Order: sequence, then structure tokens, then C-alpha cells
Amino acid sequence: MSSIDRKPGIDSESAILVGVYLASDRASVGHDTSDPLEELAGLVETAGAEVVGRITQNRPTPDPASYIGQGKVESLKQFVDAADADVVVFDNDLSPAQIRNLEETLGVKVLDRTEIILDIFSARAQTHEARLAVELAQLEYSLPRLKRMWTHLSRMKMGVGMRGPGEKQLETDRRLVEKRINDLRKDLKQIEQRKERAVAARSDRMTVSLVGYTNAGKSTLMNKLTDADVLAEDKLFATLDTRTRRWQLPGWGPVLLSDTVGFIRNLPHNLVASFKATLEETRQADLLIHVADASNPAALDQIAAVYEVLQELGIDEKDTLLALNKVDCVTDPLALESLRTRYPQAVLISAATGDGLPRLASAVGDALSKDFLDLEIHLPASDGKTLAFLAKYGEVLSRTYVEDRTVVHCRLPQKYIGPLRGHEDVQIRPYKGGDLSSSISSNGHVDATPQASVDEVA
Ligand SMILES: Nc1nc2c(ncn2[C@@H]2O[C@H](COP(=O)(O)OP(=O)(O)OP(=O)(O)O)[C@@H](O)[C@H]2O)c(=O)[nH]1
Ligand SMILES: [Mg+2]
Repeated sequence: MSSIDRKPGIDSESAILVGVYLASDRASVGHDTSDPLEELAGLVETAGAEVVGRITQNRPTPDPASYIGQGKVESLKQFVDAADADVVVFDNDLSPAQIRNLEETLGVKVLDRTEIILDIFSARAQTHEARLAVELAQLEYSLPRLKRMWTHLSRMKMGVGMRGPGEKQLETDRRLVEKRINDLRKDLKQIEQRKERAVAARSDRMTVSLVGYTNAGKSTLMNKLTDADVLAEDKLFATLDTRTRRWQLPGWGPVLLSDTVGFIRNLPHNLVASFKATLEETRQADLLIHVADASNPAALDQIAAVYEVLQELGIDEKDTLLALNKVDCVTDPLALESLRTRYPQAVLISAATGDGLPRLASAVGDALSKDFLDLEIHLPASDGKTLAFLAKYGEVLSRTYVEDRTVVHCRLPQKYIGPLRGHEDVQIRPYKGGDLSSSISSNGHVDATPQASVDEVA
């Protein structure tokens, strides 16, 4: 499939960055005071290229032919020649036609932000699952662009506008790509279903998942809390898979903590979809810890971008704790203050120094406790299985035997009330305090009027 590999990576090439700010963008990113091309520069460097120049332009709307205006294209060309650049990278997403026109005028490769992100993911994907996910996203991105690659080829081989074998070749390429996309989707769906079952099966512990913008410090925090040995480095997308470790939560017991791939503003949609299997732990988590880099001038926008991706994954309604990380290297106290005003519940931490981690742990404990119900459960004295279930998933506080019944005072996560209902002859009701043996009437049966809160989930 040589025509799809038109773009080798940009490793050790020299790049000029172009950012176009449309009227609509300027309205929405009003609070971001950082250099608008800083993030793209980080991406391009992570992809292995060297940034040799930057150009920005404000425009009301993109130019249909070349995104930037004609005059700007001319000065970009001079810039490219003077700097002897190999590639021009746009911070915006370009149409296939815009890329083609720009490449023709500039005489160098033109890439957009999505292609750079896909390139990084492709170079860093290590697990089988991540490789499949990236390949799928790349092919989905290339499919509508196949024509443009062919046009490039046809011009070299037989001049502009030639029909004939070229059209046929394009059809064949397209069919091959479509077939591969279908196969990949099927494989990933299977992995996703297997993963869904696997994650569900080990949910006998409360599970907490770290989410956040790329480079926010999720892996560093994971290592600090669990003695895990996850790669943490000052590169974008250092983590592309999911690791889960036991975290001994003080005053609580062990919970499962997972670290996963970071998010970024305008994460390509098909990339999010492809990574669904990888994000399974996050989708099934009882609680999310959203780690944000408080020292980054774009922190507010990054936090908003993470919420957008959570929305796209359909998990924005989950209980989420915001942890403002890297407080040890905040240089602008006013910016931190405005973050705190905006998110008064957030916990300030430094994953590097360990500052604030006890406070984070106790906030996590509180958030998890919220899901626990204080219950009084009546079961046949012979029902050892249900008793074992309660001991495994909940916290049994007391146990009383009355005739052939056992009465248990137990704190149990809400999500286990459903499974309990399946057990025969078991009654569940809110614990109201006092002596459990007195709640059994003389005929040995419980007064079965559960409160609404229990009834709803039961
Ligand atoms: N000063 C300081 N640096 C930190 C802190 N936490 C993380 N870092 C640094 O930030 C960089 C990124 O950290 P990671 O833990 O890899 O970030 P991540 O969120 O896992 O990033 P991705 O896996 O790329 O999404 C590393 O160089 C860390 O050393 C902190 O509290 N203070
Ligand atoms: Mg990481």
C-alpha cells in the first residue's frame, strides 16, 4: 500500500509552524495567555523535528484554496526558502485540496496538526491494541485523501489530468484501504468486548482512574502513589496504554488505580474512538481523578479540553476530583488563584514532591464513601455465600443471629445492591442504628419497608 505511506515521519526534519486564528477561535480562547504555537512546537519536537520558524495570522475565515491568504502564502514561501525548511506544519486542520495547493506553491511537504498527532501515536504505540487503534485512525484519516496522493503520483508519471490506469489504481487502493479499515474495526471491537468483560470481572475493588491533558503528570502521580514503574517524561503522549495498580488508600484499604493515555485539545475524533478499548478502565471506573498542570499558562483551556473528550467518551457524568498538579513550579500565583476560584473543590498537589498527596487521598476516600450505603441485611443463617459476598465487597460492621436468620450491619457500594437482589430470601434495608436483633419481629420476619434511596438501587 505504497501510496498511503506518502508521508514518512518528520524525524530530524526542520519545520516551520503556521497558526491561523479565526474570529471564532479568538472569542473562545480569551483567557489563554500562552504562546498559541507552543503546544504545536511541543508536538512537532516530540515527533522528532526541529522547529526553525513560526508564522501566525488572524483571519475572519479560512481562505478556501490555501487556508492562509495569497499574500501570506508568498511570504511563507520566502520564509521556507530562506530557512531551508523541509516541512510546514499548520496548527489548523486543512482540507486535502488546501494541502495540495500549498504543497505545490511551497515545494515542501505540508502537514496539519492531526497528522502530527497521528505520527506521534504511531511512533509510540507499543502494545498490539494501541498499534491497531493507531493504524485504524490513520487509515480513516487517509481515505478521503487518497485522491490527492494519486494526483501527486499521476503528475509525476503522466502529467496532469490523465485518466485511465490512474483511476483504476485509485479504486483498487480505496478498496484495499476500506477492507483493512473494516478488518481493524472488527478486531478492535473484539478486543474491546474482551476487555470490557475482563475489567468488569476484576471490579471487586473500587476503581479510580487518572485522566487529564497530556504531560499533566498522571504517570508521575501513579508512580508516587503505587510504586508503579510507569514511564513518565517531559514528552507529549508518553503513555499510550493503560496500567492498573493497587493503591493502598490510607484509612480505606486497597483500591485499583489506573493511568492511561493523555488527552489534547481537538484530539482527532477517530483517534478517540479507536482508543475505546484502551480507555475501558476509565469508562468503568468508580471515580476519576482529573490531573491538570497548574503551572501551564493554558491550564484553563486544557481542563476544558479534557471535559470535552470525557463528553465524547460518554463519561462526563462520572464523579470526578480535580487535582491541580505541579504547584511546586507555578510561576504565576495570580493564575493559580484564578484556577482555585474557578474550581474551589480542586486539590492542590505536586506529584513530584509529594505535596498535597495526603489531602488528595482523603478526598478520594470521601468521594468513594459517598457511594456506600449503610445497610441492614437479613439472610438465612445457612446462606454462607451471601455473607461471603458482603464481606468481600463491603465492610461488615456487625453480625447477629436470631433463630434461623442472620442480621448484618454492613456498608456496601451502591453498585453491589443489584447483584444482591438475585439472592433468594435476602432483605435489604437502610441501617437505622440500634440493636439489630430487635428489628426482627416475633414471627422471625423483617419489617420490609425499605427507604426510597435503597429501593431505587435495589
Ligand atoms: N515540577 C513538576 N514536574 C512534574 C510534576 N508532575 C509531573 N511532572 C513532570 O511533568 C512531565 C510529564 O509527566 P508525566 O507523568 O509523564 O505526565 P502524563 O500526564 O503521564 O503525560 P502523558 O503520558 O504524556 O499523557 C515529566 O517531566 C514529569 O517529571 C510536578 O508535580 N512538578
Ligand atoms: Mg503518562
